[in-house]
Parts: sequence; C-alpha cells; structure tokens
Amino acid sequence: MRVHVLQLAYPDDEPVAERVARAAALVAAQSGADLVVLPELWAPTGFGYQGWSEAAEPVEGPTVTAICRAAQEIGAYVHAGSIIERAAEGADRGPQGRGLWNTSVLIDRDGLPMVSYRKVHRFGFSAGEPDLIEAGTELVTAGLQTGSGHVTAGLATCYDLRFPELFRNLSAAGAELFVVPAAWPAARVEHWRVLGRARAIENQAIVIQCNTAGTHAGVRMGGHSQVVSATGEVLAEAGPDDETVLVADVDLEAAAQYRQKFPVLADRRL
Ligand SMILES: O=C(O)CCC(=O)C(=O)O
Repeated sequence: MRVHVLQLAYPDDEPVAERVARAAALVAAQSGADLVVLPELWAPTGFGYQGWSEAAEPVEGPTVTAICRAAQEIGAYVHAGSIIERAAEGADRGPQGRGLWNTSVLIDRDGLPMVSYRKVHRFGFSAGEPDLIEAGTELVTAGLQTGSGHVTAGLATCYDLRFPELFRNLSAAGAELFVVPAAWPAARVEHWRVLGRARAIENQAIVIQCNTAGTHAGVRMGGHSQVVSATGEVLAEAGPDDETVLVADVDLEAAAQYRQKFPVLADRRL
C-alpha cells in the first residue's frame, strides 16, 4: 500500500482560500498513491486560535469539498487532515454548547467523505482547545480496500498521541493502521517521533503521522512526519522545516504475518 504524506508548510499571511487551492492541487498531483494524508488544521492553522470561530465550517464546507474533488481525480483515499467543524443548523452543539470541534475527515476513492473523527483529547490545558471547542467522544475506524489488500484504519489527532488507551481501544476495535494528522510544535518534536513508534510497537500497527512545518501564530512547528511499520521501524521520515511529500510503501501482509507470529496482543489482561 503506497502512502503519500503531505507535510505542508505555510506562513500565517497566506490567504486561506489560496492555501486550500494549493493543498487540493498538491493532492491531485499524487496519482499512484493508495492513501494521501494532510495535517491537522492546515487551513485555519493549528495555533491561530483567534481565527478559529470565523474559519469554522461544516464537513461539507469548502475545505473538505476541495479535497474531495482532488481525491476523486486520483481515485485514492485521502485523509483531509482536520478542520474546525461548525455544527449544522439545529444539530447537537455538544455538552458545552459551543458547536465547534477539531474534526478530521477520511475521503473515499470516489471523492466522498467516509468517516469523520472529532478529536477526543483537547490540547492547551485551560486555554486553546479546551476553552474553545468540544471534545469528541467516539472511536472511529474505517476499512480501506487497496490493491495490496484490506486494512482497518483508526483515526486520532495530534495530542491524542499522548494517550495510549485511545490507540489500544482502536486496536481492540480492529484498527491495524493509525492515521495521525498534527500541528505538533518543534519544542516537543522528540515526543512526537518516539510516541509514534511506541504506539506502533505496543499495538503492532502501522502508524502514519503527518505534521505541519513552518511557524504559525508564533509557534514553530516540528515537521518530522513519519511512517512507522508494525514492528516500529521508521519507513520514511520528513525533515523539520520544509514542505515535503513523503512516500512510503507499507507492507500490509508483512504486518499481518508479524502479528500472527508474535501475538502479543492476545496476552492483554483487561
Ligand atoms: O502534545 C503536544 O506536545 C502537542 C499537541 C498539540 O499541539 C495539539 O494537539 O494541537
């Protein structure tokens, strides 16, 4: 299964509509990929909290729609990264009544949204996400059928990476591969690299991590997007600063055989 990870880099002053058009064109250029992955909050920017409410949109809004069209052009699954989702008119607004979530969207090969995942662990302690948006409550998995076989993907976002129980629950729900878009700062990028490998090793699952590069709202992002095998080997890794298209071939059959020959998960004591 061929994975293309799009580590986007952008300055704060790039107009959002231009960035959306640029990202959609980049996705449309990835023919040959089975799965293309974009980072967290690449349109409204990860740390640009002040602009989130204005930038919020429904899953059917302009950002995901542009990426859906690109997915249809190349006939690949596309993880559109995340948006600030605004609740539809009359829909549930969450327990705090804010009606906003950090929502990632997986698009199918026909260019249609398949599943969306609302980030469960909000980052920022008493400010940032806990102050502005609702927490997601649902585990989300999706089956991907590729030329090299079927795989069940589990979705998580950025800060979720610090919470192994979410990944274990996804694994118990059948996930064999995790997709993790992020806007993870350079200051803690070693955690990002190590935790991605840890989540792969402990769950015997492939981990695809797509981070952002550049500086957003004064916070330098860490890059180092990576694709990790089910044995914990880093198959491909981007550098810290630049916009990068990372291409990796992940062997689904080898991952399945490894889980069978070394069945650690069967020894869990719940
Ligand atoms: O956990 C971290 O260090 C970074 C998390 C983060 O930036 C986020 O979830 O947006």
